[in-house]
Amino acid sequence: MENGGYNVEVVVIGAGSVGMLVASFLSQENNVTLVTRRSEQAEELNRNGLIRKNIDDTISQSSVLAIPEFPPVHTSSLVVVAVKYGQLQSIYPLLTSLPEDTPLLFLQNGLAHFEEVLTLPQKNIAFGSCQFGAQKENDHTVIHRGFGVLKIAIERGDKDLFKLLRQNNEPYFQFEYVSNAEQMLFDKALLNCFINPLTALLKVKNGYLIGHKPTFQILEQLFFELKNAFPDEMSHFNFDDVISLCKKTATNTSSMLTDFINERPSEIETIAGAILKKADKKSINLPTLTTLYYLIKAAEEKRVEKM
Ligand SMILES: NC(=O)C1=CN([C@@H]2O[C@H](COP(=O)(O)OP(=O)(O)OC[C@H]3O[C@@H](n4cnc5c(N)ncnc54)[C@H](OP(=O)(O)O)[C@@H]3O)[C@@H](O)[C@H]2O)C=CC1
Ligand SMILES: CC(C)(CO)C(=O)C(=O)O
Repeated sequence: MENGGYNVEVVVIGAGSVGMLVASFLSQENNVTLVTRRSEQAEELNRNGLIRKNIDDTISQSSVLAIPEFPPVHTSSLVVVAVKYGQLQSIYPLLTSLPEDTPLLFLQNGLAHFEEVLTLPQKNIAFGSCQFGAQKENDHTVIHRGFGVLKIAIERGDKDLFKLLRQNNEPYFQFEYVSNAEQMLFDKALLNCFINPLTALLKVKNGYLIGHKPTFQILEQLFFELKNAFPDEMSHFNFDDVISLCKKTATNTSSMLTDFINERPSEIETIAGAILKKADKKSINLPTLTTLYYLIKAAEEKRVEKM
C-alpha cells in the first residue's frame, strides 16, 4: 500500500447497485477495477464513466477500469465482492486462485455466506454490512438512495490491509468498524427481514412501510416475535433501528424488490430462511416471518410456472 492507504489497487467484483456505488466512492482515492459479468456493461462503463447520482442531487462521474474478466490481482490489492449471495458460488473458484495474502471484503446481506467464505484459503477476510440504499439506474449509473454507513468487521487477518477503508473524506460514505462479524450480519439480516419481504410483496419503497398503519403493525408484530425468540442476541436491537433504516433508505427500492421486478431469484433463504433456521434450533416458531418467507417462495414459484 502507498501513502498510508491511498492509491491502493481495489478490485470490485459485481457491477450491480452496491458494486457500482462502492466502486464509485472508492475510486475518489484509489485505483478501482470493476469486474462485470457482461462485456457490454464493461464497454458502456468505459465509454461513459461511472455515474453516481448523489443524495444531495449532485452527480459525480468517476473513472474506473471496467473489465468482464478477472484481472491479475496483486497481493496488496483489496478485493471487494459485491455479487448476490446466489452468485458467490460462481466466483469462489476464482477467489480460491488468488494469492493467500490478498484481503477480501464481502458485502452480501444475509448469513449463509459467512461460514462458506471462511473456508477460502485467504488469510485476510472481512465482512461488510451496507446500511445505505443503492439502485442501479442503468449499466453505468447508480443512485445513492439513503445515507448510512458501511459497517465493516474484520473476521481474520491483518487489519492494516483494510486501512484504506478507514481513511475517507467523503461525508456521504462513511465506514464504521465493528468487532463481531457474525453478530453484525445477524443484525443486518434481522433488519432485512423487516424490510425486504414486505417491500417485495407489496411493491413499495422502504419508507412506505413506516408511513402506513397496516405495514407498521406487521413490523411491530415481527419485532415482538423476533425479540421473544432472540432475547440475548437482540438485547441491543431496538424497534427504532428498524424505523431509522426505513427512514434513511425511504426512497430505495430494496434489493429484494429489485429482484422481483427483474424476475431474478431473491435472497430470501440467506435472509429470512437463515433466521428461521436459528429459531428452529431453539424450537421456536416465528409465525409472521414464516408467513412472509412462504409468501416470497410462493411468488417466486408462481413466476417460474408462468414462464
Ligand atoms: N441494493 C441495495 O440497496 C443493497 C444491497 N445489499 C446487498 O448487496 C449485495 C449485492 O446486491 P445488489 O448490488 O443490489 O445486487 P445486483 O443484482 O444489483 O448486483 C449484482 C451484480 O453482480 C453481477 N455478477 C453476477 N455474477 C457475477 C460474476 N460471476 N462476475 C462478475 N459479476 C457478477 C451481476 O451482473 P449482471 O447484471 O450482469 O447479472 C450484477 O451486476 C446483495 O447481497 C444485497 O442483498 C445490501 C444493502 C443494500
Ligand atoms: C439497506 C437495505 C434495506 C436498503 O434497501 C437493504 O439492505 C436492501 O435493500 O437489501
